[in-house]
Amino acid sequence: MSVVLIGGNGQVGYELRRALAPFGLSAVLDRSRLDLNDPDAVRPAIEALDERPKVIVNATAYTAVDKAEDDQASADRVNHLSVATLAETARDLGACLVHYSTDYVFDGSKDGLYGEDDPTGPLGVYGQTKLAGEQAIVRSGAAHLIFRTSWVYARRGKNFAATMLRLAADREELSVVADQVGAPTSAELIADVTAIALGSTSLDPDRLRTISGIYHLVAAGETSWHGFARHVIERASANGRPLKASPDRIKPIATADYPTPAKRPANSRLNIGKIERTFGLQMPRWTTHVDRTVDQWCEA
Ligand SMILES: NC(=O)C1=CN([C@@H]2O[C@H](COP(=O)(O)OP(=O)(O)OC[C@H]3O[C@@H](n4cnc5c(N)ncnc54)[C@H](OP(=O)(O)O)[C@@H]3O)[C@@H](O)[C@H]2O)C=CC1
Ligand SMILES: Cc1cn([C@H]2C[C@H](O)[C@@H](COP(=O)(O)OP(=O)(O)O[C@H]3O[C@@H](C)C(=O)[C@@H](O)[C@H]3O)O2)c(=O)[nH]c1=O
Repeated sequence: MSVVLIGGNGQVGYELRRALAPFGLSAVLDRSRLDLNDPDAVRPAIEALDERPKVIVNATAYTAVDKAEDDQASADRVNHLSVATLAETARDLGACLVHYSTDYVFDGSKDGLYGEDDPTGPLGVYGQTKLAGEQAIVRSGAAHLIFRTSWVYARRGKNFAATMLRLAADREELSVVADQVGAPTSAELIADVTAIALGSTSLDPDRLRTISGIYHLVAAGETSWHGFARHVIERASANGRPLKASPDRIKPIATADYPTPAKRPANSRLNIGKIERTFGLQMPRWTTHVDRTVDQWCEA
């Protein structure tokens, strides 16, 4: 068996090192071994591996949503052009490509939950380049699992929850948008579900091809960025963390009152029916892993 991980130091990548270990993770290619800013470097790096991979898991991405607005070429190389080459390489080797995408492929104008087949319409460069990456994978003909997730946080790494805790330690009041709704999802959950999906196939190429497709992989339930921030602060306060901002000093504001270079979808709610049915899962509520992560931060 040979499973290769590209990007082992991001939020999801770090958790995948753990979750994929039982598959005999044979190599982890970090930026020092493969820089996705250079799409031409992708095929040689994969072909140079000691073992021919059965599964290639790509946990890299250009994730700086606002910065991407002024850095389109780089975001496109990492999120699209290199992913296209990776997918073609996977196809030629008969490997399955596991990849992650985002709620930001949608424009957020739908009333209900977004299904996998709903029309996309990214509002910014990050979402556009991620969508182009998805489309290139599907077009390549490689067996693939594309997991669209949202609002990712982890014990380790840069994320909204960690930012809220840092800000609440410094300021008495925080203002957070309350009219963008979605599901905070932990990198731990994403990595565990990835392992369950792969394990369900015993890494058999035919079975990997049978389950190929796009899946929405998010925690159950929904909240706003404001609800997320408030929950993190409440939990940390309950744990005795000294914070200047108490939960009732987290002010709900409108998107218009927090201008950012990139537009974000108002509705990021993704339907998880397909992933639950296919792999026999019941996703935990978003608060479950948030509580766990905040508790770990407070114990540290
Ligand atoms: N973060 C979020 O809120 C969400 C993320 N996603 C998707 O989930 C996946 C994982 O995201 P997450 O773990 O949060 O991302 P992180 O920002 O935590 O990590 C990104 C990873 O990509 C690597 N990377 C970035 N640029 C390059 C490059 N040019 N060459 C090689 N490696 C590079 C980074 O390497 P290095 O450590 O060297 O910088 C890092 O390992 C991505 O596909 C993302 O689009 C989807 C929805 C929400
Ligand atoms: C820091 C801060 C942000 N906000 C708002 C801005 C924005 O609308 C929202 C989230 O802010 P951030 O910039 O931290 O999050 P953002 O980088 O937009 O997060 C996104 O990252 C990419 C990678 C994804 O794929 C998405 O699923 C999503 O997780 O909160 C406030 O209202 N107050 C604040 O103090």
